[in-house]
Amino acid sequence: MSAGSRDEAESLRYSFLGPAGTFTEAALLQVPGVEQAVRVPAGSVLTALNMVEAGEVDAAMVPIENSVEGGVTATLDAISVAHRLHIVREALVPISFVLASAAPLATEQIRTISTHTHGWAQVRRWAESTIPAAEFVPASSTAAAARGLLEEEPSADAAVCSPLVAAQLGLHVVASGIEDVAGAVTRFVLVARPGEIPSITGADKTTIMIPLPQDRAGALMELLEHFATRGVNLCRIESRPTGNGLGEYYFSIDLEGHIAEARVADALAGIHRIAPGIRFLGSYPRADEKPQQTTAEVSDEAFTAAAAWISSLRHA
Ligand SMILES: O=C(O)C(=O)C[C@]1(C(=O)O)C=C[C@@H](O)C=C1
Repeated sequence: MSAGSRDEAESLRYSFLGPAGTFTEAALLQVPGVEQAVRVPAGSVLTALNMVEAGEVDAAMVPIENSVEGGVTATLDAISVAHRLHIVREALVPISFVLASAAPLATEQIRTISTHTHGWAQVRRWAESTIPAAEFVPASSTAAAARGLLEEEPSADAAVCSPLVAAQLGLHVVASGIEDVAGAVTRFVLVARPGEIPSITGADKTTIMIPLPQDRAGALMELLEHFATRGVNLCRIESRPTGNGLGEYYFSIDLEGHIAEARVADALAGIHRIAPGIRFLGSYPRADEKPQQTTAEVSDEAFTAAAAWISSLRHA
């Protein structure tokens, strides 16, 4: 999946967690050439991913991780278990929220507040101290919550959404900068059908899913040792239930590096021997472009020299 020429970009189709004005759309707008592509809003992360699998769109932008609230489980589970899709790109979006209403309202008049569950988790302390009586009404996204205020039968008195969507819809801003932790960031991933892996840049991430071997003492430590001994740094590790029964978990892991690097490939091959169900979910450029730091003993040259030495012993 590439957006090389203008013609190619025009024919590309992207789904995203909609409607227009979500933080996810802001993430999608960071993709080069997306202005010429077709953008298809989806009602949920799952719908956006289903569109990719069904071939209705080329790729989907979905949220995966928030610096305050952690992993977006709908996305982690969908790409790890339910779908056979690969991450081809990531995007980071700074998150700030406003409380908006259709007509000017004082905080004392607000009884119900609608937003996305991840949005609510990031303003909960502010809401509890400022409007303790207000009840949370879940919405499929922050932008859907904002739009819900303008319906004939509004879904709530107010919505927690981005300043941009409040302005676009002409909403009244009751309070701004209401996030509990300033400087929060949400990480989004662009997900496509498996194909060509994005080229190595020297500042890459790889995402994998490992079903934890059952009934094996020290299984997690064994897995982690494969990374440690090859100098592979992990930047996210989360356990999620497989859904198959109590106590059955998989690990969702992001690591620094690209599958084209010998140390990364060697670590994954080592893990495959103890967890054959391991799944590769993509190698892609880091959004922050932070260059990869490695030491000489885990460089590609060191792996090539070691393999050549073994070969020389076998063929002497
Ligand atoms: O509701 C939106 O606007 C989204 O894009 C979803 C989402 C999320 O799933 O975390 C994205 C960023 C914010 O952290 C809150 C909600």
